[in-house]
Amino acid sequence: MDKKIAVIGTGNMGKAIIQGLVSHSNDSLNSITASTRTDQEAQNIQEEFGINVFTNNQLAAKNSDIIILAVKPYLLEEVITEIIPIISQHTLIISIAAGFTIGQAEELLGGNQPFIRAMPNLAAQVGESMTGIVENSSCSDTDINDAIIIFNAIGRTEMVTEDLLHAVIGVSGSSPTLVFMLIQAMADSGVANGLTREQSLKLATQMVKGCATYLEQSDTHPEKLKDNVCTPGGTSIQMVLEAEKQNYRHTIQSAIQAGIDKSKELSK
Ligand SMILES: NC(=O)C1=CN([C@@H]2O[C@H](COP(=O)(O)OP(=O)(O)OC[C@H]3O[C@@H](n4cnc5c(N)ncnc54)[C@H](OP(=O)(O)O)[C@@H]3O)[C@@H](O)[C@H]2O)C=CC1
Ligand SMILES: O=C(O)[C@@H]1CCC=N1
Repeated sequence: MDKKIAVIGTGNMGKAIIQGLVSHSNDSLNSITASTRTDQEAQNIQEEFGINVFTNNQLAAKNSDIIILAVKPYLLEEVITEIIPIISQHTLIISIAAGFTIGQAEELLGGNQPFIRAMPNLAAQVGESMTGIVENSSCSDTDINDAIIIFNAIGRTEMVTEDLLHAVIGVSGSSPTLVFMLIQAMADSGVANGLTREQSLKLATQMVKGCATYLEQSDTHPEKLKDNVCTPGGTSIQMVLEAEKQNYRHTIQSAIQAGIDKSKELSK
């Protein structure tokens, strides 16, 4: 992609996006810039990725074709207001913040500015994000395509409508929390039964990774795969019965619904 891209904010997500862009870029790294809050972090990112990093958002974003906002949601209004003087009417602005709507962005930027909301997840750190993408009506096909290329560089993408972005946050944006908690809980059980913490985490992590890969590659319904694990009269079906008794699926669904409800509340 022959575009100048600026990433504002170099924390968990900004850094992962830079990593993806740098590793997928055939162009000069001069086309990627970033900004962050402290001189020390700017120096760290500059050294790690070989790109220009500023502590001034206007300097980083100046002359950019695409600006990716990767700051915490409460800073978005401030950062957008800061960059408005240096963007053109064609600059594509992308936000990855939860709860910051296209309507809120258009109030600040005006309705004619191309604006995209994207919802990636923390697996972007290893190029395995799942990112939901929604565009405003001022985006061209090229803008949408550019966003898809950017987020494909950190994993996979799915175009959705804005009303469905709440569900995306619940199912793939915030849910890494539940998976990490699941792995931690499983590892605790292993430790309680004599495995070392290291062994137990290794077992649980590889199991989750293997199941995700198998599910994806087998093209089989997860319920069928669950049944395939269960030997009649064996250990697995006992775990299934106990999990059902403890409302295992409902617990997960309630947790995800709480995230979706919070996303809706934040978007009001
Ligand atoms: N974490 C996640 O799993 C996901 C997060 N998101 C969204 O991504 C966004 C960023 O989250 P995350 O990466 O976790 O947050 P982080 O706190 O890790 O990163 C934010 C970065 O912005 C920097 N920063 C702070 N103030 C400014 C400023 N005024 N100008 C430029 N940079 C600044 C911070 O520096 P410093 O640390 O020095 O303050 C930090 O490097 C949020 O809006 C969140 O909703 C979306 C999907 C998943
Ligand atoms: O917790 C949050 O609000 C952000 C959005 C998705 C993941 N983290």
